[in-house]
Amino acid sequence: AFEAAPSTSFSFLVSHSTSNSNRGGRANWCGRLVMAVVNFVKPHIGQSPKLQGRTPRRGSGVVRSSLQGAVVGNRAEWLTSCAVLSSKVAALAPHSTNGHLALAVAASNGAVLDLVPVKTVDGSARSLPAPLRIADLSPAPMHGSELRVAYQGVPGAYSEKASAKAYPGSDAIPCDQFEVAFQAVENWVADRAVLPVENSLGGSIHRNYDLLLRHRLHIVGEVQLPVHHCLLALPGVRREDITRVISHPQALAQCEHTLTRMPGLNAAREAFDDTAGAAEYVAANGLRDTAAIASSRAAELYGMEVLADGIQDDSGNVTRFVMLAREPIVPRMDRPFKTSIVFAHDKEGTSVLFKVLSAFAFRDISLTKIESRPHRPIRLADSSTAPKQFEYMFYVDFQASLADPRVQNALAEVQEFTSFLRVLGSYPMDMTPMAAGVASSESSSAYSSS
Ligand SMILES: O=C(O)C(=O)C[C@]1(C(=O)O)C=C[C@@H](O)C=C1
Repeated sequence: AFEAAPSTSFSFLVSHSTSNSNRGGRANWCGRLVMAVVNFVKPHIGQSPKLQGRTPRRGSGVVRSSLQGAVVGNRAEWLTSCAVLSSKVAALAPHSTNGHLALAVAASNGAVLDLVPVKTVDGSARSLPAPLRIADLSPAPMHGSELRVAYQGVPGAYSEKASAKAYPGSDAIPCDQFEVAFQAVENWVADRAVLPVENSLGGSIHRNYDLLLRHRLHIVGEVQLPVHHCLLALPGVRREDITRVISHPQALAQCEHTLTRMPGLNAAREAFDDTAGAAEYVAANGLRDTAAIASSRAAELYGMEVLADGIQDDSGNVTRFVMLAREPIVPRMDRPFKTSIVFAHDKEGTSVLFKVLSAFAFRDISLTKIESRPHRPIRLADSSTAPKQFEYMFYVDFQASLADPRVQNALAEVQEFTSFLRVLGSYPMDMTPMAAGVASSESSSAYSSS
C-alpha cells in the first residue's frame, strides 16, 4: 500500500470490482426505499430556495449539504431506518393478537411489519419492534435498479449532460454543491458522481481536486463534453434591456471576450451556482433585466429564449469530468487507460518534483496533466510566528494503466521520494470523438465483475 487507506493498495485493484451498479430493472432513483431516505432526511434535503414555490418535478429535488449530518452512522442503522421510514402506519389502533396488543405497520411496498408487544413486570403491554425479516424487505428492491448518478447543479446543467454521457440510461441526481455529490455517493444515496475537473478555456476546477483528496471515492472513468453556451433571457427581452449576466463562474470566464464584444450588450457579470440554476432563477423571478449563460436545454426547461448561440470564446470549448465510485475498477491493459495520483513531499531543497517526473519520463509514460494545490503552510523549526512556505499537493495524470508493470515500478520509485502518495484511480480514457454523444463508460469498457 502507498498509504494507510486500503483504497490505495495494489492488491485491492486485483481483488475488488464495482459491485454496486444495480443495473437491470426499471425502477428510478425515487424508488420506494430511496423515497424513505428522502423522507427521513426531509428536514435536511430540500429544494433549492430557487425552486421553492414551484411544482417539484421528478428528479428535481436538490440534495443539500446538510445531508451528511442527517444520514445515520452505520449501515445497519441506516438500513433499519430506511425500512422503518419507508413504512406508513396503516393502523395505529391497537388490535388483539393472542391477547396482546399489536401494531400493524404497513410498509409502502405492501409488506406488513408487526410490532410485537412484550409484557412488562406489572403486566402491561409494551411494544417493541420485531426484527426485520427478509420477507419484510421484499418485494421492494433496495435502491431501485437503475444507476443513480449525482451531479452538481440542476436539470439542464452541463454536468447533467456529462452524467448521461458517462452513464446512459442512469438516473441523474442533482446536488447543490460538489461536496454534496461526494457525500451522496459515500452515503449510498447515489452510486456514482460525475464532476468537472478541468475546462479547456477556464482551466482546473480546484474545488474538486481538493474534494478528491478529502473524500475516499475512486476515479473510475472520465468524460469530455463539448460545452456550447447560449445567452438566455425571458421571451421578448432585448440585449439592450440587460444590465446583468449571471452564470457559473466557469461559464462566465469561458464567454468573457464574446460578452465584452457583443453589440448592444452592456452588463455586469455575476456568479451563480450553476448555469442551468441561473436560467431557472431568471425565469422563476421574472427578471427582465437579467440574462443567464446556460445550455439550450436549460432554455427549453425554464421557458427562456436564446438571444445568442455559441457564445463561448473558443468553439472547441471542452470540459473534462471524472466519474467517481465507492469502489475502484480493475485496471486493464487492453485499451488506453489513464491513472491519477496525488502526492506530497516534506523534503526541503531537494529536487523531488524533478525526480518524481523522471520516474515516469524514463519509462516512457506520458503525463497528461499536473496540478499543484497548496496543502497547508509549514513553519520552519526556528520560527514560531509567520508561516515560511507552502506545502503542496501535486496531482498528476498519466497515460497508462496501473496494471502496467512500468507504472508499478514508477510508483514504487515515486514512493521513495514522497511523504504521501495516493492513487485516485486508474480508468479508461475517454477516446470518443468530441462530436459523439455517448462515451465508453466504465461499465461498457473496463468494468469487470471478477
Ligand atoms: O454549471 C454547469 O452547468 C456545470 O455543469 C458546471 C460547469 C463547471 O463547473 O465547469 C461545467 C461545465 C462548464 O464548463 C461550465 C460549468
